[in-house]
Amino acid sequence: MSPREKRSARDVALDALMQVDKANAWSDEALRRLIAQNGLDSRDAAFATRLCYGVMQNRMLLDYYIGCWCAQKPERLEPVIRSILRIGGYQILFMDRVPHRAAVNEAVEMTRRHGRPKAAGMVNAVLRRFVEHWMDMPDLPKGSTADYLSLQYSHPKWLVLRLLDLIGPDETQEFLRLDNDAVPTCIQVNPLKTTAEDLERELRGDGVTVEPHPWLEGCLEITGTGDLRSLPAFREGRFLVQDAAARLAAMAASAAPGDRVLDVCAAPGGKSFSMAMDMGDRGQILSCDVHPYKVKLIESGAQRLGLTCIRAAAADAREKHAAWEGQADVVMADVPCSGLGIIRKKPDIRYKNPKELAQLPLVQRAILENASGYVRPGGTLVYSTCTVLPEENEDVTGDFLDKHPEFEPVRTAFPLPVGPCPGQVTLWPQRHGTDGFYICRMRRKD
Ligand SMILES: C[S@@+](CC[C@H](N)C(=O)[O-])C[C@H]1O[C@@H](n2cnc3c(N)ncnc32)[C@H](O)[C@@H]1O
Repeated sequence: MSPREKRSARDVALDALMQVDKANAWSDEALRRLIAQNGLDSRDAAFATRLCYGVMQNRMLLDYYIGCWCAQKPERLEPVIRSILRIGGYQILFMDRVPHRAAVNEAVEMTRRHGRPKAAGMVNAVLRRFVEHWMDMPDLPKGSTADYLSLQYSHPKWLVLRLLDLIGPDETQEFLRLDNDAVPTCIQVNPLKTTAEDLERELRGDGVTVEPHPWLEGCLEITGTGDLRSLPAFREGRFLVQDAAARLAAMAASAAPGDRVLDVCAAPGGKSFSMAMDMGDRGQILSCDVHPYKVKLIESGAQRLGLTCIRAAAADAREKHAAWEGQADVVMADVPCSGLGIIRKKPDIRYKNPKELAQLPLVQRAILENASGYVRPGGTLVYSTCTVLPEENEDVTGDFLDKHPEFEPVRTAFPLPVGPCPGQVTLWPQRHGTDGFYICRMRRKD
């Protein structure tokens, strides 16, 4: 296919999936780039996104069915053919509104357009089996609970085993199911520019489906936005995209007007922005990130939201800055983590190599250790992650508190259904309707 030819939504989904397969790209970033490059309208962009995310969310299950009807094992198929089969199979099994005939024919055409005319017959034959059997797909192999859940919800077995160990079979199944479900986008109203009522009215007027967040004041849940960044309310900074869990982490910091705040792992800036709003944009927030290119993200976000109390800088949170010692009223350490709590937003995270994740606690411990030195006596230290694994969460803060008697956990009264927590809390999608998240609030004794 010539690079100048305009791509359809299915072609864009295929290109994005190929970039994930071949170049280890993140599907959301690849999609965003390709949708813009190909000028897809909002309907086609939504279709391409659904196809790409849907395949990522159901990849293991789709491959199992492809393997039932294809002479070659899916992992031995040419990547482009495998992705075309996955896209076709996903539409047949999961998308009510796509006629089966269209799913098959488009897949066959795509195979030809990608210069693989000889494979077109095989693609046609395999997808026709999907169509014949879509109401009674082959049974999944008999195996352990972990084997079954892993295949049914397309999560690697190591992760399913960890979840089973942490929360038992019923909650694990619900957690996995929710990872593959559509989630409304949670937004925080920017009180410096509007009110929840006015923003709700404005968004409705722009065709967005909007509801107040069921339990978090100052937040709304929106769906049907298309590209959210094209909304005037977004462009003019009247809201911030922020999951309820992330908002709670910012609330735990209890930043007040006039405070000096240090956010040591700040990009793209969500928690800094949320704290700045709590401070009425009065005081100072220094928002740092190790990657210099991410500093611009913080700056442009603050500018969009009209927040002037934020200054962004590149800094490694493991390295000591003598000038900051004991200076901050609040230190936020929202550390890099495995991200297993946000698979429902970034489906590819489930396929990360667990060996790479094993290194994270070392970094997290080093950041917490160093960042704690910046808290003034009586000041607040918040440690948070978007994961649910104890080795990145309570094991890190527990060891830190054992080693640092000058810090103590602080009880926090979060709104229900989270409720009061004795210093730390793990949030779960199946319990709280939030991302999976961990928050620990500590105080440096006077
Ligand atoms: C979980 S994200 C932070 C999200 C951010 N707090 C927000 O609310 O938008 C973790 C961030 O830590 C940064 N990071 C990773 N290692 C770091 C280090 N050694 N020092 C500072 N930042 C680091 C990553 O670049 C990433 O942007």
